[in-house]
Amino acid sequence: MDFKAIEARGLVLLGHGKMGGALLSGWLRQGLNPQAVQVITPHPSEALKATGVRIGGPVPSDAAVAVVAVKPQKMAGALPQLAPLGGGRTLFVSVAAGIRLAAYEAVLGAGTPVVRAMPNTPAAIGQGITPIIGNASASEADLTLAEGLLSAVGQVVRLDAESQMDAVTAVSGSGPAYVFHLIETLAAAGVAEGLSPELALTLARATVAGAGALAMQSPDDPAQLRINVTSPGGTTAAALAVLMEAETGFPGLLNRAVHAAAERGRELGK
Ligand SMILES: NC(=O)C1=CN([C@@H]2O[C@H](COP(=O)(O)OP(=O)(O)OC[C@H]3O[C@@H](n4cnc5c(N)ncnc54)[C@H](O)[C@@H]3O)[C@@H](O)[C@H]2O)C=CC1
Ligand SMILES: O=C(O)[C@@H]1CCC=N1
Repeated sequence: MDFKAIEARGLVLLGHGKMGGALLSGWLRQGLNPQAVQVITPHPSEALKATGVRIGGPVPSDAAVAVVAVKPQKMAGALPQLAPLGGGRTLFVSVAAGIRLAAYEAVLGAGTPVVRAMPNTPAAIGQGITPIIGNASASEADLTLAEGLLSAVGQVVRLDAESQMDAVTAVSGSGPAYVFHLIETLAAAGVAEGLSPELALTLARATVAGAGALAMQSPDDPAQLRINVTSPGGTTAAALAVLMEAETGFPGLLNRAVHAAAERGRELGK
């Protein structure tokens, strides 16, 4: 992305935790000038200080963008710090799960352009995916700016309606954790079959990474890629008989997990 428009007026980042940190790493890696970034976070880490961004201090009154990356439960205490930027000049981009556009408007003023975005932690290496949705005050130019900022750290998808946000949060926002747990449990299963923990983890990590890359690059859909691995009467078929069982296998398990995540998003928004 060309960060010039943002660098001219500045970017404020509220909350430098796992997600704010992943986004900031991605932007700095893509060439955003650290001096154009002001981070507001209670306990700045040494790693943050080493980036050369501005930490704390008065909020620049004319920032181009304010990125909100605090926990939903901390929002009521944290967001009012940015209220002076509300009203129209500054585009707000919030990554918080659950919190509705109307809640930002209530604190920042109805005319404030707000974009809800749901990135995921692969943003830290430029491989995130971020669905976005704007409020009525967010212009096409605002959406393009948010899209540019987030596409610096991966793909961006525009949603049709805010009501899709809890489901996308449950699929791609939380999704990396499901995949990391798959790596952990695949490795543990390898250990149970007699492999050393190191070898099992090496195999599990490379298998998930390789399969993910193939799923992105191949013209075949995931179902065909699965079939390509599965010799009739072979080892994969034996495993898939367990994994594809409707209730106890992946289908039932992931349905229940994704539903639980989406429901939690709905609760956080209340
Ligand atoms: N971790 C993830 O994979 C993703 C997280 N999110 C969203 O990102 C947001 C942050 O989540 P995480 O980074 O995981 O949490 P975190 O706890 O790692 O980071 C939150 C940060 O906010 C700071 N903070 C707390 N009170 C503050 C205040 N009053 N003013 C300024 N900063 C304050 C904390 O010190 C911390 O650095 C949440 O709303 C979450 O829903 C969205 C997508 C993915
Ligand atoms: O766990 C959470 O609530 C956040 C939102 C998506 C990923 N992490």
